[in-house]
Amino acid sequence: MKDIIDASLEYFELPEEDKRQYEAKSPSDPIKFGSGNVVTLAYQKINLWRDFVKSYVHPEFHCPDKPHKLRKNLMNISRENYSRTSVKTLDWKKDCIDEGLKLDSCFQLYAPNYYPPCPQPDQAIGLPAHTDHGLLTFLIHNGIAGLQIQHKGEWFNTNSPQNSILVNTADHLEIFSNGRYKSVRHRAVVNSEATRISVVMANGAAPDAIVKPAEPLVEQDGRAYYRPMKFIEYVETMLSNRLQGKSNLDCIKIQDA
Ligand SMILES: O=C(O)CCC(=O)C(=O)O
Ligand SMILES: [Fe+2]
Repeated sequence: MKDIIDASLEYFELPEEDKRQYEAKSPSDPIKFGSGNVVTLAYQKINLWRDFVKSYVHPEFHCPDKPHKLRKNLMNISRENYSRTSVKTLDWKKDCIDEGLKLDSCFQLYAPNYYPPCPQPDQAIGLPAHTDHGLLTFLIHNGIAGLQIQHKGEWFNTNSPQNSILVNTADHLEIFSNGRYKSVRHRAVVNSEATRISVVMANGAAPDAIVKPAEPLVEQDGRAYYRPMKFIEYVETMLSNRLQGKSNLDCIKIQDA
């Protein structure tokens, strides 16, 4: 874990031009770098205090060229088929999972975040409230707090230890489970003292899988609560900011009649 945090930190400390070569031109670019900006959410201007890079690592492997050690570290992680292991523990029929989500070619995204000290932390945010795409998100960090999770409308600080993996349920698990597992709403706050690094690994279905509520659960519930959508289209809609802060999950949720 320490190796991947160190390699991610080295990436963010590269000269600007090395990072900016990955500035996204299109939502389907497999590597995308971005830097903090001002966004307008619900008519409110918010300063984002974060650099990030997102790199698709499975089923196709992509990785920034520098730092050199990043490639080896990332290959080690992406070889593990985390989605398969994690979703199988959820006690659903194997066939239903394999057919529906095609986990042998599951999508994995390496997405580290870099939050330098912020002179006015109460005037900025690292990452505004959102839910993640994918089934389960794994998150590790460098020991500096910042991740908050929303529960019943209130925000709570997380205090996952430095050498642990924090697992969040994400949108496609909510969809596939027909609403049994709710996607966790979370955000990252910043501080004025220390640089925070978080490394996120998003684990999803195969890019071309059409994710929808699992058939046995729809039968049990009498109806599907979510519309079907191709996995990669969902991801790219989110990454393109086309939704302007609105949740993609809300868009495909079928409202009660
Ligand atoms: O930095 C964090 O703790 C949260 C990062 C996050 O939620 C994300 O990258 O989706
Ligand atoms: Fe997130």
